[in-house]
Amino acid sequence: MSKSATSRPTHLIFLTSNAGKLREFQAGMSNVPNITVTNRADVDIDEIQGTIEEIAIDKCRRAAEIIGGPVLTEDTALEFRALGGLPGPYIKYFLMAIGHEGLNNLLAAYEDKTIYAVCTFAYCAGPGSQPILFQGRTEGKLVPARGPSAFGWDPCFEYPPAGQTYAEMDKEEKNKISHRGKAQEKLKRWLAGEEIDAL
Ligand SMILES: O=c1nc[nH]c2c1ncn2[C@H]1C[C@H](O)[C@@H](COP(=O)(O)OP(=O)(O)OP(=O)(O)O)O1
Ligand SMILES: [Mg+2]
Repeated sequence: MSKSATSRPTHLIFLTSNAGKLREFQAGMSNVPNITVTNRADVDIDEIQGTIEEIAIDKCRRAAEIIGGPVLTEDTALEFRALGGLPGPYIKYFLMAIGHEGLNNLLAAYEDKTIYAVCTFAYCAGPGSQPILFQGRTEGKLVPARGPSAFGWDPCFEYPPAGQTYAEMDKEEKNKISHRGKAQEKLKRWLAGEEIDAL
């Protein structure tokens, strides 16, 4: 189904338990007229294994069934190029298990510290509807933690053009170039009525 076939919502229920995601999303939506956002953090949805897109679609479809209406979800992956893209969508569990230092140790044997942050928003119009995806991707370098530990792996993600980690960057600057900022721009264009065919 083409993305334009779904009518545009004016209210978004963003289902996420992650305060950092919600904060950045709300900041990015603050200048958008006619769209209101509320959060639901009380619904826990198990995430399947698979590709980033399969996980995002499955989670959003089940979220719409549980909520019984339109819903927005988001999945964030962190791909290590030297590891063929892993941990990818499983980064949450790696981060919880081994922390910032452990993530760096994973790449100790490799010269290549290139990583990609990938954000995938999924919007589902209601139970039985096919979710549509909006994705953003930013290349970085995995580094020993620098800056405040306020949000996930931000201290270990260096954005080379700035020479700073996400954690060291001004929040607005991060949003301008981040995986989430880029995905959110696509979502915003779609909400404004544009046709967005590419993921
Ligand atoms: O911009 C970011 N900067 C640093 N860390 C980040 C960022 N965005 C997500 N993260 C972390 C949170 C979690 O450890 C993992 C994604 O896991 P992910 O399943 O997508 O998020 P979650 O379970 O915390 O929230 P949700 O309820 O929306 O599924 O990467
Ligand atoms: Mg999750």
